[in-house]
Amino acid sequence: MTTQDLVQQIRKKKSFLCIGLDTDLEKIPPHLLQTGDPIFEFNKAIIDATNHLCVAYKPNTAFYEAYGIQGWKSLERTIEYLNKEYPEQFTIADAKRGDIGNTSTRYAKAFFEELNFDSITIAPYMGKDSIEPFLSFENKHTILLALTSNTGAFDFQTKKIDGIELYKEVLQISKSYQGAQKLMYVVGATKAEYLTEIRKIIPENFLLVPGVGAQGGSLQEVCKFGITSDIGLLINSSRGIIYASKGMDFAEAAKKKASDLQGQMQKEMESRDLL
Ligand SMILES: O=C(O)c1cc(=O)[nH]c(=O)n1[C@@H]1O[C@H](COP(=O)(O)O)[C@@H](O)[C@H]1O
Repeated sequence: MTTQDLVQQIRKKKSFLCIGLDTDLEKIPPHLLQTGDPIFEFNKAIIDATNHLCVAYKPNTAFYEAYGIQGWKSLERTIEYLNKEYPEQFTIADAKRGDIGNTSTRYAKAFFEELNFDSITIAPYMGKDSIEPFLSFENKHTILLALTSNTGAFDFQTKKIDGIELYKEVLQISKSYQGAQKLMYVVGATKAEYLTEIRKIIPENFLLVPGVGAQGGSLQEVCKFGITSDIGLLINSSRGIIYASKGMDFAEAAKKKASDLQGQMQKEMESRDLL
């Protein structure tokens, strides 16, 4: 999917919501455990109930890898289902990969070609030759961790080297990489006050913003400092949406939570004349 297609979907749906499919067998409604593939059945029900309210889905691969081959099969079925039934959705493999060049190429093939995700999250610290292999794939996007939502972000990312914070170096240096127009960046919603500085370095790039809901970040603050004329934001919520209920009504409850966030997003766009 191209960035233009994504922007078009955002305007059409009046939403820049990304729903995180962090599917945990211990948290899904117990009645699903009797089905042959509970993870997929859960995801399918959530996707069917919420797709008109969001523009992206982000399965975090840890939740699938934790269940071995069966978990990986559920991930495969989920992305196949999304690509077949809802091809307008932007898909994010939240895998946080990145390695020496030839290994990164294999990761890129696995997620972009074999699974056919639109994008993948990447840890930037092995540098240019670990990231450029991902950028060589047409119409695929690479989402670099810049300033993450967790408290550990302050251990390294905000430390200064020669007077400049490391996360700013990640943003600045990655702009020179071959294929940099396909870069997006992760900035945690809990770090909204940093967005003014971040937008000075990358005024246009899309940001994946996790951390609203369960982690306490504010959608309004993120918009205040981070929204662009083409929106430029994908705001993720995982637990806050998908685990809204543990009962038979779980998909309906997820829809309500997603609808609430979509409504807030529409307000933010309308108040800035962005629709
Ligand atoms: O790359 C991510 O998506 C990510 C980066 C970050 O800084 N913080 C963060 O929470 N995430 C992911 O975003 C999701 C957040 O989930 P909730 O807190 O349940 O909404 C999880 O899948 C995290 O792994």
